Formats: sequence, C-alpha cells, structure tokens
Amino acid sequence: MQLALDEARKSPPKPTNFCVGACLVAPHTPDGRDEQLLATGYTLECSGNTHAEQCCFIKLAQRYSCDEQHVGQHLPSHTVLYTTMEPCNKRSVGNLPCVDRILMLKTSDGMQAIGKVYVGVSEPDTFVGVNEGKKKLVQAGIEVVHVPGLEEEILAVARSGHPKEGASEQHQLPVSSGG
Ligand SMILES: Nc1nc(=O)c(N)c(NC[C@H](O)[C@H](O)[C@H](O)COP(=O)(O)O)[nH]1
Ligand SMILES: [Zn+2]
Repeated sequence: MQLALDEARKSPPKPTNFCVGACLVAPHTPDGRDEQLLATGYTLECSGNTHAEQCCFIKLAQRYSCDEQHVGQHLPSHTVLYTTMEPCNKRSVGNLPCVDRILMLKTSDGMQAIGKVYVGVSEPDTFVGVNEGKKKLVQAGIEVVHVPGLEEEILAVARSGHPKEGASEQHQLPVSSGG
C-alpha cells in the first residue's frame, strides 16, 4: 500500500476529487513465480479526468497495444490491485466507474483477471454518498481487503486539493455596511 500512497502523492490536488494512487501486482506463486509490479497509476496521470486505477489499465493497454477492456487477457491469473481509496462506483457524466473497469477485465478463459483488491480507505461521502462498489466486486468473486494503518496519511493526500477545515471563515469578505 505504501507504493500506492507514493503514487497518490504525485496527483495534482483538485477540490473536485480525491488524489488517489494505485498499483497492479502479479503475486508470487507457489511454483516459484516472483511477485512482479505490473503498473502504477495516480489520479489525473493519464490525459482527461482519469482515476488512479483507470491509469493503470490505460498504461497496460498502451503497453500491450490493445483496448482497455482487453487488458485482462495480458494479466497473470490472480492479479492484485492496491488502491489507496476503494474503487469508485459512480463517476461524473460519461466516465465508467473503476469497479466496472475492474469487472470487465477477464483472462482468456473468462475468469476475473483481478482476483483481489487491497484498499487503504473506504471512499468518504464527499462527492457520491455511500460507495456501493465493494459489494459488486465481492459478488463477482473478487476479494476486497482493507489494509489498516495508513488511513490518516491517505486521506490527507486524497484531500490535498480540498479547502482546509475552517479556511472559508478566514476568507469571508467583510459584509458591506450597505449604502
Ligand atoms: N478510487 C478512486 N480513484 C481515483 O483516482 C479518484 N479520483 C477517486 N475519486 C472518487 C470521487 O468520488 C470522484 O472523483 C468524484 O465523484 C468525482 O468524479 P469524477 O472523478 O469527476 O468522475 N476514487
Ligand atoms: Zn474510479
């Protein structure tokens, strides 16, 4: 999760979303395959209003010269996604939520390419209320695991573009005395 947090710190702060970081990892296997970092991503890394998880998939699609929805065929089985904030389930108009992007990634034998998602924090209800995404992932057989211990740092980075608590009072314009 630390690597994902390091990625999140690279995201340009904005008041209208969170700075999130993600990475895709092929875990080591009993038959000796070493753990391998497949891709990293952070919010707004790729052009457009892109999310961290989405950037991982975009970069892999570029690497494999395929469409984003076919990236799954190039992923080893049981690929793991680390994301500092749980994948979104609702986006602004015209953007596919990251939960749906994860679910569409299938291996060549039709299995979910991503088998496990580690999240640093649940999504605060700042923008979209309750994020129902975890349920959809679990229903598809994807394990969602909360990694405790970095919540404060993750949220501080995520909100780095948001107005500071109480800041609004300091910048209130003096009320004109009419006239
Ligand atoms: N998991 C996750 N990764 C990200 O990279 C990111 N920026 C968010 N943020 C969630 C937040 O709810 C949405 O950013 C707002 O709802 C605005 O939605 P848009 O991003 O404009 O579609 N969540
Ligand atoms: Zn998202």
